[in-house]
Amino acid sequence: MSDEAFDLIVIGGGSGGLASAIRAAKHGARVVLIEPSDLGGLCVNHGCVPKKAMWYAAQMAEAQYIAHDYGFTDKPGSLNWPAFIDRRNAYIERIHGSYQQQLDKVNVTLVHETARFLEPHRIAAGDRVLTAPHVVIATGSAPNRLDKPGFDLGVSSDGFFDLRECPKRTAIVGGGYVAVELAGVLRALGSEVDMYVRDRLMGGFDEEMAYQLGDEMKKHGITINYACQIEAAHKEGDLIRLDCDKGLTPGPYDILIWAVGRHGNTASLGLDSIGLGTNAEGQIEVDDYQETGVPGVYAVGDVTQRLALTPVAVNAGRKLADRLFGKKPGAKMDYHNIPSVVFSHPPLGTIGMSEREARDAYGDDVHLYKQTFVPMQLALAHRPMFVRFKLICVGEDSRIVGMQMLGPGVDEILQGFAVAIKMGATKGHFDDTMAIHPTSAEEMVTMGDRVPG
Ligand SMILES: Cc1cc2nc3c(=O)[nH]c(=O)nc-3n(C[C@H](O)[C@H](O)[C@H](O)COP(=O)(O)OP(=O)(O)OC[C@H]3O[C@@H](n4cnc5c(N)ncnc54)[C@H](O)[C@@H]3O)c2cc1C
Ligand SMILES: NC(=O)c1ccc[n+]([C@@H]2O[C@H](COP(=O)([O-])OP(=O)(O)OC[C@H]3O[C@@H](n4cnc5c(N)ncnc54)[C@H](O)[C@@H]3O)[C@@H](O)[C@H]2O)c1
Repeated sequence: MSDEAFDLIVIGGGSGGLASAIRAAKHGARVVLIEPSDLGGLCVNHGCVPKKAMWYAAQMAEAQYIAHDYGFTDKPGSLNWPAFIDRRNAYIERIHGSYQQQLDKVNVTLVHETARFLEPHRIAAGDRVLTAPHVVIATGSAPNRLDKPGFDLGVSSDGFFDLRECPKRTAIVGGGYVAVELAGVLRALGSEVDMYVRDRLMGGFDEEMAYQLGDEMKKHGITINYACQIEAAHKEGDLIRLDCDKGLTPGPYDILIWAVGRHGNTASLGLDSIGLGTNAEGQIEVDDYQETGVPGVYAVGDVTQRLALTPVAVNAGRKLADRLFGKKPGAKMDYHNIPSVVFSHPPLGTIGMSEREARDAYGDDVHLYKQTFVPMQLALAHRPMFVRFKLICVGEDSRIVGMQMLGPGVDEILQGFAVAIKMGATKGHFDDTMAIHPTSAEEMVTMGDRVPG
């Protein structure tokens, strides 16, 4: 069969690949997208979307208890898990349909195969051979495996999303985004949750906020075992028992979830054949313009060494398409001040630097503002869950270099403040902004004096 020529080949139909393909096609490029599985990749199928659906369900479960405290007479009930999973999956099906329509609208050719490099600009996809002067690798990431006896008795987050009922007892290994988010959801929906954390929760995040998140999670009934390494897992009837490095054998558990990070998904690509290497995490190293070491071959999203977040993959993909086909030769993703929310219970939001990063960069020039309060909605219910805000500022004019927030509602509050911080906001700008009363967010613009020290 003869080679088929395009202007752009995109490998992977997840967040980054779809964004690159659709934007390039809108600029008039002839684009082929290669994706063997469902459109939408990790975010839509096994990441943000099903996770957020489960998080909403967990919020509903908690809201029932709050409503009860307010005087609503219905007793809190439990989730009809299989019915909700069907509803969640139907929603995801609709997203697949919407992506297919978007591709059709701009005439992107979709090939349902696994791609493999033959040459830098010549790709095999099933029995087809595709060529293009530009190739974008957007193959995402895969969950890490640990070399531990009984590892396969556990599941990754993918396995969590396949559950058809709420497990009675859950063990989660890891202390990052996935571990913390799944722990909160499972606990709120009725599982007993034990976490096994090698060092601390949310490494890389502001240490004080991460510590306070741990406190709130414990209040929620989650057991967090710090400095604890799981060495092995064993079958005990239908259940799972663990061996940990402290000589303990915790369990038995209905489910064991490994949430120990992810690595670049490059194994199937045949990168050797084009002389493109990866780092120790299997990720392709790119420069600010998403260029790999091979001319005309680019990479975006989780397969690179950059932040593994959906909006990052999307923005990098669009900027690259604008640069290659949209007459914007300088277009590139700005990797500074990227906001992020951990959908924990309660959620944790961050933008800019942690206190440690700021002190390392600016030394004694750093000063802090903090606020801690019980939000009115929960005060009325006698449920003392705190909201905590922390502003990290530098210099005479108190330029804000970091904003950290923990508590109910911060997942929605952070986005607007992220705009201000991206624009270079100072504490003075916050002080000059009228509060919206009564809200939790108003506490961000009514913070008092600097924290001493
Ligand atoms: C549980 C979980 C929850 C998350 N929640 C959030 C969140 O709330 N917010 C957020 O911003 N981020 C979240 N993330 C991260 C987010 O999902 C990723 O950053 C994002 O999906 C990365 O997009 P991508 O395009 O780089 O890769 P992916 O979406 O993983 O897409 C890669 C695609 O490439 C395909 N592929 C692989 N190999 C080949 C090949 N050889 N040929 C052709 N195709 C191939 C795969 O089938 C896949 O569809 C979450 C991640 C997880 C695990
Ligand atoms: N809300 C969101 O935006 C969201 C949600 C989920 C995931 N994500 C993205 O996906 C990425 C992957 O998430 P993740 O939670 O899989 O990774 P992560 O890097 O956030 O956390 C990995 C955790 O595993 C621990 N770990 C690593 N090796 C270990 C070992 N051998 N034994 C014990 N613990 C070990 C680490 O200490 C860390 O706590 C995140 O970094 C994030 O970028 C984002």
